[in-house]
This record gives sequence, C-alpha cells and structure tokens, in this order.
Amino acid sequence: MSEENTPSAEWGPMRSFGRIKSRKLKPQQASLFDTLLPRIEANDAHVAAALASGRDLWLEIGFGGGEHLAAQAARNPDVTLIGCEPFLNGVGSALRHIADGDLKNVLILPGDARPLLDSLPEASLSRIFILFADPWPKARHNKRRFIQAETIAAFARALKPGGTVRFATDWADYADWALERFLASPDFNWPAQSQSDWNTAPADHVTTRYETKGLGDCAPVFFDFVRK
Ligand SMILES: C[S@@+](CC[C@H](N)C(=O)[O-])C[C@H]1O[C@@H](n2cnc3c(N)ncnc32)[C@H](O)[C@@H]1O
Repeated sequence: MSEENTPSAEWGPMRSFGRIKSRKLKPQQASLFDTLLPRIEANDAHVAAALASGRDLWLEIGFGGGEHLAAQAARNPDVTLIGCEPFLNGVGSALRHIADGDLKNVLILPGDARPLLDSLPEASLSRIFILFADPWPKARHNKRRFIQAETIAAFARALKPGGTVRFATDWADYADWALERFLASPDFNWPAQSQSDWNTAPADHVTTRYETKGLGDCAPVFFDFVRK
C-alpha cells in the first residue's frame, strides 16, 4: 500500500479536530478524558482497526449525553459504534456510561460528524442514527439543520447498500424537511413499514435524554430510510 493510500493518509482531516481541554471539566470527567478517551477516540488508527475487524460499523451523530449510544453498544456487542458529539459535557457523560458499562465496542469523536462522514471509506457503515437533532425552527436558521441534500449524499456514500439512517425529531417542520429531502434523494427508499409506523418508536429504539424533555411541537417521529 502506498503512503497516499494508507488509512491514516486518507483520514487526515480527522486529525484537524482540536482537542477538548480536560481542564474545563469536572475532576471525575477530566480523568475519563485523560485515561479513557485516548483509548477509544475515533482517530485514524482506531477507525482503521474497527474497519479491519470486519464488524458492522454504526454511527450516531450528536449523541448528547450518550445514553442511546451506550445502550445500543451494550445490546449489540458484535457491532462497533462510533459516536460524534461536539458538546464537551455530553462527551464526558458518554465516557461515564462507557466506563460504567465496561463497553469495548464504542469509539468517540469529540467533534463535528461531517468531516468524519466524508473521510470514512465508501460503503463502510451499516447504520446511522440522528436522533432529535438541533431543530433550528426559525426559517432563517433552517440552513443550519444537519439534514441537507449534501449530508444525505454523504450518508449515501458512507452507507453500505441496505444500510439505514434513523432520523427522529419532535419538531413537525423538521420532520417534513427531512422527509422531503430523503424522498428527493435517488439513493434512499422509505420502506412501507417505516411509512406506517413513523409515529411509533421502533422496537430497538432507546429513549434519549432530549426526547424525554418534550421540547418540540409534536410527538416524536421516527423515520428509517434504507440505502438503495
Ligand atoms: C438536540 S441535541 C440531541 C442530543 C441527543 N441525540 C438526544 O436525543 O438526547 C442535538 C445534539 O447534536 C449535536 N450536534 C450538533 N451539530 C453536530 C454535528 N455537526 N456533528 C455532531 N453532533 C452535532 C449537538 O451538540 C447536540 O448535542
């Protein structure tokens, strides 16, 4: 393998994430940042090892406090989950869940999911979760929503055929927005089962912290889109 083709060269953009400063954290959290995070950080080497293992790779974007991420990892020991979250205290909370559950199948990227999505090899993910993403309800802020035609194209590139994206929200306009964009994509199907059950939490869903707050303007909506 030539130098340019090694995974570390391919995933160079991931190195540009600034390190979260552990001194801004509570002492218990800071020690997890110093001890646990280096072992499980979704850096080039750890992601390369996860891919080489041949295990299914799932990605959770914006895991908040990490409750869903940790619960899915505990339920699915044969899968490796990557969680991305730029919110410092959320990462600290997820590290606590990972330590408490002695979970060995989680990688954490303390930052923006988009460069990671773009740098993962094509067709490397089996599932993507984006649960109760920031709704940006004001029209002038809609462009900040994570779901855009470009991110849907990035999901399509990174997912295996048959892989899924689960999108959940409790904001009606964001539900419409996401549905419109996924249906416009040539790369995704919305299967009949998800179409009939969109207002019921899927059997394998784990309630998230944000979901319990009920801050949106509608009951939770769940869409499972399938990569063609
Ligand atoms: C409304 S919260 C929901 C958190 C969690 N999914 C839940 O349901 O409790 C949205 C989260 O997405 C994170 N987020 C926003 N933009 C992101 C991005 N580009 N990449 C990864 N996470 C992001 C935020 O920091 C925030 O924690």
